[in-house]
Amino acid sequence: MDPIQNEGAKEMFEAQAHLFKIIYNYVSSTSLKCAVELDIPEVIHKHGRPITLPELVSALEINPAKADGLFKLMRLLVHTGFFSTANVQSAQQQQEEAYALTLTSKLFLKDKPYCLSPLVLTLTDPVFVNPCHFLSRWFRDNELSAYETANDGTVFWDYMAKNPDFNSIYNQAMASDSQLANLIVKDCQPIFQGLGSLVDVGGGTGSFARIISEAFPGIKCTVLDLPHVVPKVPDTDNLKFIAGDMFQSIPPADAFFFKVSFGILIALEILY
Ligand SMILES: C[S@@+](CC[C@H](N)C(=O)[O-])C[C@H]1O[C@@H](n2cnc3c(N)ncnc32)[C@H](O)[C@@H]1O
Repeated sequence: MDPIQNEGAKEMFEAQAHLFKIIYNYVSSTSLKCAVELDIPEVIHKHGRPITLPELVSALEINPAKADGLFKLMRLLVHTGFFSTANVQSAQQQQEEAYALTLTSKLFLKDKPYCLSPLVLTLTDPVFVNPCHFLSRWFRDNELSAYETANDGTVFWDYMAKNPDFNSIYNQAMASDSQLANLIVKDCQPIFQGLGSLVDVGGGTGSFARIISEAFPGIKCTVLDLPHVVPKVPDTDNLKFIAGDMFQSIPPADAFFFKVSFGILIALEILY
């Protein structure tokens, strides 16, 4: 018996639309990447008020013949909630649609320490996306991650060590993600109270440990990360860096801190 013979045409088309939504999910993230590469959030911000399509075409200095493509990109980014629309009055006193920033696109303004552009550019880079195409092969082989399946057994962190440019933008991405912690660390006093020392294991360039060391000067913070990641900066009274491998040894401390974002954690477990 046909398992869907009792469904109506409406339900069938809804199911197909649902499927297309899943298939084209990558268009949302790659459109976001395009907006970040073109610097659209910053351009709208500098414009000082919602920006019309012709104003945006001119400010971005793109090929004017591609204005319709920009309209479609912006429509998608409004649909996903990255930008919003507002009405502005044109020189001819007519109402025109214009694009404005949302809280999400404000996270990409350049003068903010939490500017998330490196995060988007890193996580949408082929280095990160390519292993996703090898997942089914990874389920059948013996590699530890899909990255290794896709790259003839190369370990992700070894690739990072040999590619300083990508390593640098990846570290900036992690650091920008950590900057948002500034908003909440002071409210977490009970968690840190009484600690004399803390090691941030895999703490990257120390952005999170720096926030903790400034919020709680009584805690001696140590950042442990791989040699190609830890910055060459002098130790301060309560913040120091150690280059090493956490699987070899972790310095003693009252507390150990492991931070990865939830999405990255799932990806790290399988993909990299
Ligand atoms: C997902 S990042 C998280 C960085 C930082 N904790 C944050 O949240 O911004 C994982 C970090 O673990 C580090 N790492 C990976 N393997 C490591 C190892 N064996 N020993 C020490 N650090 C390691 C990487 O270099 C990277 O900085």
